[in-house]
Amino acid sequence: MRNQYRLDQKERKIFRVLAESAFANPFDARSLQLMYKLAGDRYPAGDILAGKVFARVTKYLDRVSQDGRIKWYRFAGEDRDLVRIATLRQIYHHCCVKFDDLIRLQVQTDHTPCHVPFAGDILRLLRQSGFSAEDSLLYFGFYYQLRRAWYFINQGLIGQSKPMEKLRSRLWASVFTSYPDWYEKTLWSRMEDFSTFLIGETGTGKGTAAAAIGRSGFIPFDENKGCFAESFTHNFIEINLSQFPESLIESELFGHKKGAFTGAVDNHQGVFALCSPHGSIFLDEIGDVSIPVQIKLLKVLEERRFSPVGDHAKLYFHGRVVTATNRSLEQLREEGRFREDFYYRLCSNVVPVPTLREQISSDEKTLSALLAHTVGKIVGGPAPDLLQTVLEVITKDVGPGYRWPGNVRELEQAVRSILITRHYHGTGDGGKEMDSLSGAMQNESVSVGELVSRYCMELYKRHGTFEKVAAITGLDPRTAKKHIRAAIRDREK
Ligand SMILES: Nc1ncnc2c1ncn2[C@@H]1O[C@H](COP(=O)(O)OP(=O)(O)OP(=O)(O)O)[C@@H](O)[C@H]1O
Repeated sequence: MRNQYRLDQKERKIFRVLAESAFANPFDARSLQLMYKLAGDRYPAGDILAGKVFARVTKYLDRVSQDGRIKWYRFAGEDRDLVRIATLRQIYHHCCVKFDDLIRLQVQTDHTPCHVPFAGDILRLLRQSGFSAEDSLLYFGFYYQLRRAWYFINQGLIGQSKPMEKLRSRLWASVFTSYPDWYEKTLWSRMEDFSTFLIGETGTGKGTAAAAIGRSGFIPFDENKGCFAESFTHNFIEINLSQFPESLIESELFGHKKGAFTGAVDNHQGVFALCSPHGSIFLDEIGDVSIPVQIKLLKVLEERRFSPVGDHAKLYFHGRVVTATNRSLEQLREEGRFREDFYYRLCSNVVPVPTLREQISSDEKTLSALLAHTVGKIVGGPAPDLLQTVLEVITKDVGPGYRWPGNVRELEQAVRSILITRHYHGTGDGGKEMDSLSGAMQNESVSVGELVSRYCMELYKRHGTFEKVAAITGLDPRTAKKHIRAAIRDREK
């Protein structure tokens, strides 16, 4: 059998574009340029563009493979890899829609991995195209991973502003690296060593971004069971470190053994033990943890081993770590509250999450897109009339220059407020309110009750949850809620 087929110069040029496009980060401008080049048309978008590219890929591939008779491995040198990538891309196109349906079904199902009815057909196609049984399974896993990453990064985060596109591009690179050829060769199985550090104001979507990374990890396909090894709904665990008192935090992270301390009436599994082998842990508010906890976390990140409190057993952690903070890292480091070694272990991929005002100032459609999403989420489906009303109230009550200090979370509360009161007057100027509080203290004109209520209210406006206010003030969440209610009553008087 002749094994030295070659592409001619013109074909090689096209197949190089194809290979570059197959590996390009879909959120970078270059990716769209390559798609236009392949489609031979600058105007179509979305599915039409993808369809045109598929048609051209099929045409080129049919030509060079003589309608599938000459497989990729019979080409020589660089051409072999180029035809291989084109073959993989063509098969990928066959299963995109099927994977999208599977993802939607899995989101609605419990944590049991869904049966994949089309797996047999696609695996057969891969094997018939010359891929080994092992590689076919691997590529099938990549296809699913690519669709999940697209689904969670593109659809999970609303808004088309430049800062948001940049964030999506960074999230994609956090999942697949910026060297997809290396990802395909080896890195796909070594991503547990790559952590991501999300920084940004409260309510900007750091948790949503972390979930997109966590749910897009590689999950192998189990051919015997006909499903993927685990459900992506199950492989992302988040823990807000500011919610736990120092005495409980280690137990929440690493677990504890029965009798390890007063109140440890049973064995308890911490998040590191709960995280599945292909999963991720999201450590939110990492800037709030104490130095001793930082030391322990650093040890897990470096050695991957940990022991539950009161136990000598050494457990192994396989997953990935995503961290986030809304505090200024520089300030925490300057104040010695964030260890340098801990920082350097986390700093390889620091991803800034843009504020809502940055997004709105770069793209005026972002506000209405996010409002449409939020209104739809609250009322259970698209509601264009209601959206129009909400937009009018926001324009009238807070105006286009409003700073949205609570970001997207505040926007969601604004919609709820408008649905109830027909108004939204913003959260006021937090800085001024704090100044006025300290002025009232200077003048000795404020009672302790009022002081606590106004302070809690201000924190609530910034952070949006009673738990967060409780964590900052050291109050019990119910007490924090009581103070916030008192502040609202006082304001309405
Ligand atoms: N770009 C976005 N598209 C859609 N929803 C978003 C977006 N950004 C944030 N949200 C929504 O805003 C709310 C707050 O987001 P999230 O909890 O991820 O913010 P955060 O930055 O982690 O906040 P914090 O620092 O207070 O923990 C969530 O309901 C989330 O779904």
